[in-house]
Amino acid sequence: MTPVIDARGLTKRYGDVTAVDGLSLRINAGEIYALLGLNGAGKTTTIRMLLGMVRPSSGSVAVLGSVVRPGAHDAWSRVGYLVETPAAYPELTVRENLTVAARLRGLRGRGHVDEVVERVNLTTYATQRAGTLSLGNAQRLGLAKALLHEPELLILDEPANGLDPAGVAEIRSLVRELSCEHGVSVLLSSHILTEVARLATRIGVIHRGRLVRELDAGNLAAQTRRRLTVSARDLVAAERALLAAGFSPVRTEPGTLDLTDDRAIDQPDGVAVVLVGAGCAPTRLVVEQDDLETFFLRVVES
Ligand SMILES: Nc1ncnc2c1ncn2[C@@H]1O[C@H](COP(=O)(O)OP(=O)(O)OP(=O)(O)O)[C@@H](O)[C@H]1O
Repeated sequence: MTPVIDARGLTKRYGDVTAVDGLSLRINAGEIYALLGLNGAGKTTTIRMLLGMVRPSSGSVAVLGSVVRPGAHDAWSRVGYLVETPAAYPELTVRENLTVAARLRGLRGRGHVDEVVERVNLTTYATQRAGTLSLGNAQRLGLAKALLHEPELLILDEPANGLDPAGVAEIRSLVRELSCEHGVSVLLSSHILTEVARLATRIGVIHRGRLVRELDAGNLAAQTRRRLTVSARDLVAAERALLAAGFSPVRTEPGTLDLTDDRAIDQPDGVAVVLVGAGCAPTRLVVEQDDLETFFLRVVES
């Protein structure tokens, strides 16, 4: 199957700064792929290279089977994109902006514009001038433009930028609907990690311009760390008892021991028995799992 995005060895240098460094990315049809990275990690530069807006220093990109070259438009009628704060004609209303965008794309029919306006929840603002929109609604207008021509592939740079929590949830359900019901493939960048965890089917962690880790969202649980967290009044005695029983406790927060041994995680009752037997019954004993944020920070700091 031809990937919807096939980037190989993408590198972008600005003078001494290497914004993206040998990044290869293969995204298949039907995926919702999330690029996660700290500020300055290289997400926007990567997305701009995928869209042919920035010329790579080296490497190549194919989108929907067509090689991306600045100025070449082979695949763009099948791609919708939203890159950072979207541009709009400030003096025109939301609906007028979309009507102009639809005409520029050779699309006809006001009904379709109204349908997209409704889909991104902008109906109340349809007659408001774009220049007076809040950041969140400007983002919705950008997304509406990206959806006008019913693209097969959506590339969204920080789509939840500026949106309130309800807006973030709306974007999530919209992206999920486009993916599940319309078969649209999606590449998005985000640093709203909980959203990514709920939405993406695959996650790529980008750090200092490199793709440092990829993981399937479905396997997130298996790929993040689990630990048994133990608190006890006499932590020194608890630590001694656990070491004697062959566990490897590590002190973390004050008054807490972490055990990452499978034996401890799978059978916390065994740990409780050891501690009770040593006369230092646990005051707290809980299996905890890294959330994506913890996972992400661990990956980029290692
Ligand atoms: N036009 C440019 N000229 C010089 N340096 C640039 C340019 N564009 C990006 N950079 C640098 O490249 C690096 C990656 O930037 P990029 O905007 O791609 O990161 P990002 O992950 O999208 O960050 P953010 O989340 O803050 O948007 C940064 O160090 C940035 O300062």
